Amino acid sequence: MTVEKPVLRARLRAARDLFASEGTQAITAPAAFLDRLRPGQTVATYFPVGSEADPSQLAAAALERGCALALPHVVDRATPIRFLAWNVGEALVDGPFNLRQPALTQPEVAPDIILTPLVGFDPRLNRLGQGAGHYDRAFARYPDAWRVGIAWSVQEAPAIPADIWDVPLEAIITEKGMLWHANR
Ligand SMILES: Nc1nc2c(c(=O)[nH]1)N(C=O)[C@@H](CNc1ccc(C(=O)N[C@@H](CCC(=O)O)C(=O)O)cc1)CN2
Ligand SMILES: Nc1ncnc2c1ncn2[C@@H]1O[C@H](COP(=O)(O)OP(=O)(O)OP(=O)(O)O)[C@@H](O)[C@H]1O
Repeated sequence: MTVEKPVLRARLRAARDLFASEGTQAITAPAAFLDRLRPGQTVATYFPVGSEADPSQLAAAALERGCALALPHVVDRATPIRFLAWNVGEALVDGPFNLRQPALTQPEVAPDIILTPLVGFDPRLNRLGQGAGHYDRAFARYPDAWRVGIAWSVQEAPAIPADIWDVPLEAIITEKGMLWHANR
């Protein structure tokens, strides 16, 4: 039986909140992730909100290997997100949904790798997000970017229903390691 996205979203947010309340775990950079990083690439990361998994060690590894970082800039649910360049230490401003984001004075950049916050995922690398279509639209705009989902392992569901606009992930990194299909 397929469970609908809104039901799954509520269930997986609750699982994530419980997991995060039980103690601190860290997402560390798997070797297969490090192998993909090249100097000069742009890696879109994010600042976690609430109990979301924290990608900061992945972003730090990218910086060490000569990559540049970008962060999503959010206007509202209806407006597509844009990735803006961000250097460590540069001031962030308050955005919607409790987000901290670069000021609009930062240049827009095209990401080579998109670290994507997940509400949920399944073993086939289908993804469930916040439901605003922000990352769906970003994946459609940057079809060649490497799509890496970041989550806690408890956010796995047996099957996430895929709509026609859903673009599957290419890798998922949790505190337990990296799940991926090594075909690109
Ligand atoms: N840290 C982080 N940054 C991100 C996202 C995200 O999910 N997490 N986004 C992903 O698209 C984009 C922002 N879009 C968002 C769209 C909707 C909601 C939202 O509805 N939030 C809920 C609570 C979320 C929860 O508990 O998981 C809310 O405010 O009620 C959040 C972000 C880009 N930046
Ligand atoms: N390429 C696109 N262009 C315009 N709208 C899109 C596109 N992809 C998705 N959408 C819209 O965005 C919404 C996405 O809803 P969905 O529940 O699939 O989001 P999600 O899986 O939680 O992912 P996201 O993290 O992207 O919000 C839908 O209303 C859909 O019509």
